[in-house]
Amino acid sequence: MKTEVINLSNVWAKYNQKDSILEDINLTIYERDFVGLIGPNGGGKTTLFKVLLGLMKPYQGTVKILGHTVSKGRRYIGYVPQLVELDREFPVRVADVVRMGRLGKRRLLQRYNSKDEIIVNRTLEQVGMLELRDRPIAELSGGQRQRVYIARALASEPRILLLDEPTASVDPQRQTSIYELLKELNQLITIVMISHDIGAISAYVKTVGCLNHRLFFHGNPPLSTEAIEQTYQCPVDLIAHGVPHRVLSNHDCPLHYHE
Ligand SMILES: Nc1ncnc2c1ncn2[C@@H]1O[C@H](COP(=O)(O)OP(=O)(O)OP(=O)(O)O)[C@@H](O)[C@H]1O
Repeated sequence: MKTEVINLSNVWAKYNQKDSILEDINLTIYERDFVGLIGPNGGGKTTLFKVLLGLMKPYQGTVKILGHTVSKGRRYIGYVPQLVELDREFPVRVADVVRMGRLGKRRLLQRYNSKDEIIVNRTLEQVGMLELRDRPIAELSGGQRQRVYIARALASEPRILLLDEPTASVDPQRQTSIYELLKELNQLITIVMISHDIGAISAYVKTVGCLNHRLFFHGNPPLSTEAIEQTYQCPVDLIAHGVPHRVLSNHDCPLHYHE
């Protein structure tokens, strides 16, 4: 039987006294699933990650990570946040960034040891960046930096990898290789990825979740146009990887366009 790695049951969450951002979310993710989470801007995808990472507590419902509460289970999660613009003077090398992923494994003020170095090198090799381990991070391209941040998340030896828009700042030619890397990593690890790239979602993931405050659809690709339209609540153009596709901008729907 497949192991349940994430289970959300009747989860409701909101910021302050505002409207609920997550409404009655029921979601089970199994070991070595590769889940793509899509939905319109503001639909609550990042909020769902915050709940899984213990950064936000639902006001109703339960969340289990490998059968544990979030406070115990979050140590099994590696998180790759959205890539932000980097200060070009930032004086940190690739291996230093990956080593930071070992911090959660250290006691306060404990020094890094040889095991940390082995893991840093192993994860850099996994993401194809070992040769650049001593390069300043600021000299790398968006795609290379994203690989380093994936290595940093892997350095904590997680069972689950959460990625927020992993190809948003990666040029289109390199996006495919990031998805190929994730597909390879997925042989060992469960992956949940937020993306606006419906084409890539259809091509690479095993399961899709459509989130717009509620989870409108959770199942296998290919995604039906109806499922997407119900989530985005507006008409959607075609879905095919490598082919231009878009969510049409009429009604009040935010425009997403990828080529
Ligand atoms: N710290 C916060 N305090 C108050 N409201 C917030 C906070 N963070 C997010 N929100 C609001 O919660 C809603 C959901 O945001 P969230 O970032 O989860 O959406 P998302 O689906 O990830 O969107 P996007 O695709 O734009 O990243 C938005 O309306 C946002 O303005």
